[in-house]
Amino acid sequence: MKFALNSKSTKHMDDITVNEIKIPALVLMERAALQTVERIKERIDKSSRILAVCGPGNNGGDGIAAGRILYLQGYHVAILLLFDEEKATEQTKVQIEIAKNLGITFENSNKLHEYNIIIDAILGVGLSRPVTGIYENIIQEINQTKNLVFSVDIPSGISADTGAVLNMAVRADETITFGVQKLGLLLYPGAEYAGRITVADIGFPEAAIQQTEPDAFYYEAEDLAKLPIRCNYSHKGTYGKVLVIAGSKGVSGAAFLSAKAAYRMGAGLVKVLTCADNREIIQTLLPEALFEAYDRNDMQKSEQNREILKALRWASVIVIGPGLGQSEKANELLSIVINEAQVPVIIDADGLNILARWLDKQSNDLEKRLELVNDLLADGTILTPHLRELSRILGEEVSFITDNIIDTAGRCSYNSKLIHVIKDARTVVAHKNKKYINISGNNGMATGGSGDVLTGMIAAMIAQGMPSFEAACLAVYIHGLAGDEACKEKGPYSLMADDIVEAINKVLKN
Ligand SMILES: NC(=O)C1=CN([C@@H]2O[C@H](COP(=O)(O)OP(=O)(O)OC[C@H]3O[C@@H](n4cnc5c(N)ncnc54)[C@H](O)[C@@H]3O)[C@@H](O)[C@H]2O)[C@@H](O)CC1
Ligand SMILES: Nc1ncnc2c1ncn2[C@@H]1O[C@H](COP(=O)(O)OP(=O)(O)O)[C@@H](O)[C@H]1O
Ligand SMILES: [K+]
Repeated sequence: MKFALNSKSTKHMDDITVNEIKIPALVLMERAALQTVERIKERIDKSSRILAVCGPGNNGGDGIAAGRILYLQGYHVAILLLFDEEKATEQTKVQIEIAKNLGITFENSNKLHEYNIIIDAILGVGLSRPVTGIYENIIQEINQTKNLVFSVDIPSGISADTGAVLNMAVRADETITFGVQKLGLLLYPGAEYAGRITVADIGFPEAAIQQTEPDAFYYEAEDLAKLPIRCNYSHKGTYGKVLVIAGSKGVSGAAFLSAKAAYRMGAGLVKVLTCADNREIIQTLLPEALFEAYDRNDMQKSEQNREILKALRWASVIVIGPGLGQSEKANELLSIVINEAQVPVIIDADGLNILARWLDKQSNDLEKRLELVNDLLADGTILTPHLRELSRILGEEVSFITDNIIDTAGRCSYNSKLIHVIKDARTVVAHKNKKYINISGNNGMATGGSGDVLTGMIAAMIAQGMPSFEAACLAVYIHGLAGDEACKEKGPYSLMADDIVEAINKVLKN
């Protein structure tokens, strides 16, 4: 597990390091520059012509120092300052003076075409407003050249808080970020602008890191060790019972994908509760699943409801929504689950759309709607909306969420007992003040049914005994890894949801 910070927290960590622990800012700057140089040297040679393009803040100071180190090692380096020297920070002024004393060339106009390597040290985490004027122009020019671009700390113009482009941003080949990962490098579009990212250790002391509350965390391969253990002395009951309430007339795929994914993820038993018409297809495609119909015409309504209740009591975790439709029956099923379930519930797809319609009848106000959902659902209920579904729940435009997905996740979860899995190219899972950002997966997964697969996978993790929030984070991570495995084989164009299910084993067996 690794942590990520926004700009405010990064400054807080810097402050403790410099002002309380008293490590001089110039020492940190030197180490940041050395790390930047290490990365750059992996991709250049002595014939390279390097231009460090620098802003007035400490980001610019890092760039000047990196340029100076390369110059002293015999590389061809020049520095372009985009500001009036008086306006530089104290540390950056020192860097300018050193570079001048050494006789390094300072360019006084843009001659980007005379260079093939750019060090982008224009703006770092101190970016506070949209990029305009000469900054905008030079960034545009950098992006138009074919030069290899190394961004210092973060591509200039990317918000460290949201990953948004603040009007104009550098498209880097590599980004060397210091100490701790930044939210803006994990979230799109920042993640794409950054190119390959290295988190470089520049000696922030553990004490400073400990005193800084992380804004989010993310998983890497080592976190697969969090998978629930399977012991030899066990049976199918040991690994839990997943009830998938999904599908409707003419819609069976979602139920199939969800149920199969739950089995591939290790659930002991999976039961599909769907419309009677789906019996043959589900039993043919997935004979391992138990089957139950929610609309049998050989039963009175009360008898049918008793059967549904029996299924709820049988389950150790319940999925409701994929392909369920928004019929009267679907509404009724969701009410029964909300009122009667005594185990964790995952609400997805049409389950969420139905919830949104209930909310529409009660309030247009975002906070009120969040309060209503929170009151309606049991502690620890998991909601797995994609952006459109979340926009319906919140009663806001999709752009309201995409402008600041972390902030929205925070608003949804801060005062809530629910777990929100906000699905996107970088899915965010939020519970209370904890936020997970997922970095696995690829654009081949933007295909019908991949969300249904995820729902089944989360259910299987809960069925095997994981707490709901941890189960959701780990399932989201593995879902992306399985998508990456599937993509290796099928490629991003041809990848289909079932390929993700079929690749789960490649992630889990190692
Ligand atoms: N303080 C520390 O301990 C360390 C800081 N480091 C570097 O310092 C950076 C942060 O430095 P600063 O806080 O000085 O901030 P930056 O260097 O990121 O930029 C801040 C400057 O840019 C201006 N600015 C902000 N948005 C602008 C816009 N849209 N257009 C034009 N000007 C704009 C601000 O007014 C300010 O003058 C980090 O990203 C990192 O590169 C590193 O040296 C490592 C240690
Ligand atoms: N570009 C992408 N990169 C990574 N993951 C993606 C991308 N596009 C979609 N996904 C993942 O695929 C799933 C899509 O879910 P959803 O939209 O609910 O699909 P469906 O409703 O068709 O099942 C989510 O888990 C999402 O995170
Ligand atoms: K930068």
